[in-house]
Amino acid sequence: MSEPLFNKVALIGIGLIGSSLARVIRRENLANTIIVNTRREETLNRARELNLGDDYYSSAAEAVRDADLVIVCVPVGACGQVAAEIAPALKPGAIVTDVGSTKRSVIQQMAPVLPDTIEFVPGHPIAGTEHSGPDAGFAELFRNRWCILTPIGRASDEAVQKLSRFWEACGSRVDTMDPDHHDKVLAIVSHLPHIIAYNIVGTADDLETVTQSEVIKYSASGFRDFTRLAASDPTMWRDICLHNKDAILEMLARFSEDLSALQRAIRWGDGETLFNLFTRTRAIRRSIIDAGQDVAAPDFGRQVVQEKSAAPADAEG
Ligand SMILES: NC(=O)C1=CN([C@@H]2O[C@H](COP(=O)(O)OP(=O)(O)OC[C@H]3O[C@@H](n4cnc5c(N)ncnc54)[C@H](O)[C@@H]3O)[C@@H](O)[C@H]2O)C=CC1
Ligand SMILES: O=C(O)C(=O)Cc1ccc(O)cc1
Repeated sequence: MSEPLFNKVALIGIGLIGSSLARVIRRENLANTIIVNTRREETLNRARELNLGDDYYSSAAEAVRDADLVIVCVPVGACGQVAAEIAPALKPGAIVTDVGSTKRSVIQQMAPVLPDTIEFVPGHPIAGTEHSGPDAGFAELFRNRWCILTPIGRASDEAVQKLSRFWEACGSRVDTMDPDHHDKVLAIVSHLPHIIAYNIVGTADDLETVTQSEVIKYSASGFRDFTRLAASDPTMWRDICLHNKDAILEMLARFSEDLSALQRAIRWGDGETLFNLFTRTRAIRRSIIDAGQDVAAPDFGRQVVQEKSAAPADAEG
């Protein structure tokens, strides 16, 4: 077996993403030692029960001591506080990265606090589910998914390359991107769909004519897909909304305009406009499937991964 990429990896936050990383790091032998940190004793104990790491600390500063790679896996609103806590304890030359769903705000919170000796490379795995906490993670989460790195010119090329190799070893494809561009792209492909889901499920819940039981009873199709997204972690999504405010508001404005046009087409019986739009959007769905990107639903994703890993070409040895 080849040498691990890192000697000591510290995971700050051990929810869905942190615990998925712990599992894949262990499975792929990417580090000699995995350090787990989270604030709450209860979560730390659960991580211990699940045997996610080698050592466990409730202090983030203690957790990062001597670590070569520190991965911050907390809600984006907590990244600045974590950076301030770990800054004095970091080993010079260590790579510090994060997994936050927004990038400009995480950079603004973390970069000024981290010492110049630190290789700071912000990141975002485009892989997740509506579940949270240490029990929710699984080692295959990142397989065949993109991980976007948004280096800001203060890390060496070697550090960026090493982190890319790490994500590739977790099963991901890696892209680098400007942080503001990242925030705009993610606003439309991830943040808006979640906001729309929260809104439609909230509207259905508020409708006096649709009783709770009818919402549940008849939620077999489209509405059900929205309820999955709308079950996502409230703290995480509150933070995303507050920390990618400008890009989300810009996309929401575009969305509202387009929705008004759709509303007008329905009101005036403009079937041609409706048909043309629905034809265009159907082609997008098909191109996503053709590109092999249709693994968003977690259980379906796991099933695909299992089927694939049973195939000889994907065997891990
Ligand atoms: N859930 C998802 O589908 C995805 C999430 N992300 C990003 O990954 C990060 C983590 O998300 P999840 O693992 O899903 O969340 P989670 O809720 O499952 O876990 C969050 C972890 O952070 C800890 N934590 C919370 N507040 C903290 C604070 N103030 N200080 C220190 N620790 C704190 C919690 O105890 C927990 O261990 C977030 O920034 C999120 O935007 C990125 C890709 C996908
Ligand atoms: O569960 C889903 O469908 C997701 O879209 C998961 C997700 C949530 C947040 C991210 O930043 C990336 C992926």
